[in-house]
Amino acid sequence: MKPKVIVYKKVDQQVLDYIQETCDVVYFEGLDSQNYPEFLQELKNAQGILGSGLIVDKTLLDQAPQLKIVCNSSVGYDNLDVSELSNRGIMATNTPEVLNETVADTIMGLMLSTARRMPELDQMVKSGQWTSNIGEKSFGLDVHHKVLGIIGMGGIGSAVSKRARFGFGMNILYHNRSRNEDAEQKYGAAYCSLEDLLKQSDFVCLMTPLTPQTEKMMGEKEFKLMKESAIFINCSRGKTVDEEALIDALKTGEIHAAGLDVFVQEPIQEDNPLLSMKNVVTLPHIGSATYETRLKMAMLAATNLVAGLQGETPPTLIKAGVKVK
Ligand SMILES: NC(=O)C1=CN([C@@H]2O[C@H](COP(=O)(O)OP(=O)(O)OC[C@H]3O[C@@H](n4cnc5c(N)ncnc54)[C@H](O)[C@@H]3O)[C@@H](O)[C@H]2O)C=CC1
Ligand SMILES: O=C(O)C(=O)CO
Repeated sequence: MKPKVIVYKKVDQQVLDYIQETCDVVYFEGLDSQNYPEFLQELKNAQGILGSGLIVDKTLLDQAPQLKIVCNSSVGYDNLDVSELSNRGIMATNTPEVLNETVADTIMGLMLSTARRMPELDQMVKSGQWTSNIGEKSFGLDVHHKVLGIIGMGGIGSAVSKRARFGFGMNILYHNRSRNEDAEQKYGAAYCSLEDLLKQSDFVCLMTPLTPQTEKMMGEKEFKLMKESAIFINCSRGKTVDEEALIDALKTGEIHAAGLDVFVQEPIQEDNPLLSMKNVVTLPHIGSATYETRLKMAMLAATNLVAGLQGETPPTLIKAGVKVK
């Protein structure tokens, strides 16, 4: 008998076909309050689940006695209680590397659109406010040849460095848990303390995973250290930032602008002050959201699922505890 698995996220038909060769698939195109009871019912005898964002903790696992593998279709796995999974002998996998270049494109887009005020100027043109003497009203800040500080120089940070260094002639500073010699050699990235990075950078890009150590790692003190002309970019997780402190820093002019793909609450609440700030560019958590990359991520997640259930080591198995780089 084929093992039963649940796919709880919309995936391409070819991904479903591949899983169905060896598994019985229960398919939810997404989970919401309506179908969640049905999902829990199916979970009782499921051996694998594939999707992204679902909180997989003790409470959920208590309702999944047959579970052998949990496959995230995302590189971030802060939704998984990895030690609880490991205590129960359940494998967990994520999708590193395949999205690096796409997320790096998004980050460059956020840097450019924030520094050059593209969404705001787009609105100005479309609402008929393009006058012949528009002048300084349309000015922004240069991106090229500025200093870019990357906090979290992993796969995505390195792909951003490549673009920034060779495409834009930027100088790269970085702060990481440990030295990344590859990024130093290839992109001339210079390792420094968080404090020095914040003081010296024109763009600060946060790209760490969300862990107990990185939660609110950008707070009041950190924003105060940044230049008044600096732009803050966050494409990691909303909770790596103290959002109240970010709002204050933007309001008081402690920092110049922010480009954000992620928020403490997603979807963002309508009354969040960030939504009414002209110097903030917001995106709906679409860092990796291209057809090509989302397909690669789902296919890698499916490969992990099938391998794990066939007794092989999944290609991108998360080691118990936090991955050390
Ligand atoms: N907005 C979006 O759509 C996306 C968001 N992400 C987020 O970006 C994160 C990073 O992704 P990757 O670059 O692929 O991961 P990665 O694991 O390759 O790189 C993360 C880097 O952060 C460093 N780091 C961890 N804790 C740190 C700390 N306390 N201080 C300084 N550095 C620390 C690690 O040493 C590592 O070099 C993911 O975990 C995910 O949360 C990833 C993809 C898309
Ligand atoms: O991969 C991740 O961690 C995301 O946030 C979505 O690509």
